[in-house]
Order: sequence, then structure tokens, then C-alpha cells
Amino acid sequence: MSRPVLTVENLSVDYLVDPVVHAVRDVSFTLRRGEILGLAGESGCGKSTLAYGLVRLLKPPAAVTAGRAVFHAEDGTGVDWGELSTEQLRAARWDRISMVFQGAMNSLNPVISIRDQFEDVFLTHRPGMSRADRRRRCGDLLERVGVDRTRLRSYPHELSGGMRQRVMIAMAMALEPQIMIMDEPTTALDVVVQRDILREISRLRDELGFAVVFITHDLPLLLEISDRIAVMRDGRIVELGDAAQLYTAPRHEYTRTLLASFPSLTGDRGSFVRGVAS
Ligand SMILES: Nc1ncnc2c1ncn2[C@@H]1O[C@H](COP(=O)(O)OP(=O)(O)OP(=O)(O)O)[C@@H](O)[C@H]1O
Repeated sequence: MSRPVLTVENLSVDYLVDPVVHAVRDVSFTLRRGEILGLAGESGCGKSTLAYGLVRLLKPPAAVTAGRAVFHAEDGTGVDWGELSTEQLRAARWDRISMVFQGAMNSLNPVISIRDQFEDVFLTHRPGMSRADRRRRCGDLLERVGVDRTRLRSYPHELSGGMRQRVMIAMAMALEPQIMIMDEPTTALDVVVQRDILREISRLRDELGFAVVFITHDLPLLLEISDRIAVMRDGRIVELGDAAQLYTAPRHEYTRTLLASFPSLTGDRGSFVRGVAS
């Protein structure tokens, strides 16, 4: 659990507009192998910009102005993502780091079956894989996220939002990446579906051992699923610590304010118990 899989060093991202927006300021943290690191903070604090910055998916006017993100392979060698070519980055995304964003379910192509979109990941990244293997694997992955494999024949509009988002999570897991970046992956879904999917992510992490950076403004939810939590404010990480500790003994004033803004955590019935998802 303690070996790092990603080291972020003094990363800064600006939006080069007038006046310049310093969205991510001098952010440093280490993501350990197999851990779920929650990233909390109010709207506009820079969470999404940081997520996109980690995988170098920023588009102008956004630009990384300082720092770096180093990915550590299993053999310990480190790769600075900023030094990879566009082609190398494309290959490394999905393969080593994959992403699930809030609107991911809407990025499925409406006129192509789930099977064809799913298989495309393997056709692109594992061209040597046989058709039979590809098909088996797609079905297995879907079942992993709780969707029946017969759904491979469906088109996106035939699936509910929850199912489509599960399909996206299955696709993100397809190549067994070591890191998954999840930016509000369940926010558009109703609470019950959200809980189911989160439980699934947690279970899969236990099973497959990937690390997760999980971003949401929903602090109670983060407290439930994260091993550690980073609290972000105005582009900076103001506190990073063990989730239970952050809840019981927050060090930073802003973390206390953030915790206090969720009555369910602090009210009379605030019997929040970490690890017990209901
Ligand atoms: N294209 C853009 N041009 C200029 N500024 C931007 C742009 N996109 C985002 N910003 C600014 O960058 C800052 C960080 O935004 P970001 O979306 O990363 O925050 P966030 O914490 O993810 O918010 P949310 O939870 O609402 O998604 C904000 O001040 C935002 O206004």
C-alpha cells in the first residue's frame, strides 16, 4: 500500500485568459499503489483542472505552467508525463491511467452498439488479441460492474444513465490500468445507483488493486470510500490526511468549515460511521 504509483510535484495550471486564472497552484502529493485518494473542495477550487492536468488532457487556454506528474511503473521506473509525446500519452492513457468523468456516459456514440465501442478499446490498444478473447473480455468486464453481458448488443439509448456510466467504468478498467481518475463519476445519478456504483468501485479496487483519485464536492461520500483525503481550496491542497483522521481531527480551519457544511456529519444524528455504506 505504501509504494507510490504517481508523484505530483509542484504542479501549477493556469487558464491563460485575461486576467490569468491560477486554477491549480503548486500542488504536490503522492498517490500510493492501490489506495483511494479523495479530492474534496467546493465548486471552482480547481479539482477538475487538476484531474485533467494529471493526465495531460488540458486544452487551451489551460496550460501546465510548473511542476510535473511522475508515473511509477511496477518495476519502479518513473515517467514524467510532461515529457511524453502526444502519441506516447495516447497509448499510456487507458493503459496505465484511465479516467471516468461526470458526463462520461454521454460520450458513448449513440449509433454504435456497446459491443463495438467496447471492443474498440482492445482493437486500438491490444491489436494482437483474438476476436473471441475480445468478446469474452468485454462480457466479463460488463458483468464485473453489474451489467448483464447480453447488454453488449444494446445501443446506448437502450440503457439507463446508471448502466451507461457503469459501461464507462468497465471500459476504464478494460486494460487494467494502475490508476483511475474519477471526477464526479456518479454525480448525475440518483443516490441509490450512486451508492451501488461506489460500492462496486471499492470492491473492484480491492480485487484488482488499482489506485483511484476520486473527485467530488460530496465530502460525506468521500469519507466513506477514501483511504486518504486531500482538501483543496483556491487551487491549493490545504490538508491531506487519513480519511478517518481528517474527519475526527481536522487540522486546517477550512477542512473544519467544509465538514461543518454537511449537517449529516455534524448534526444530532451525525452518527456517521466510516466503512459502513448503507
Ligand atoms: N476555460 C476556462 N477559462 C478560464 N477559467 C476557467 C476555465 N475553466 C475553469 N476555469 C476556472 O478555473 C478554476 C477551477 O475550475 P475547476 O472546474 O477546475 O474547479 P472544480 O473544483 O472542478 O469545480 P466544479 O466542482 O464546479 O467542477 C475556476 O476558477 C474556474 O472558473
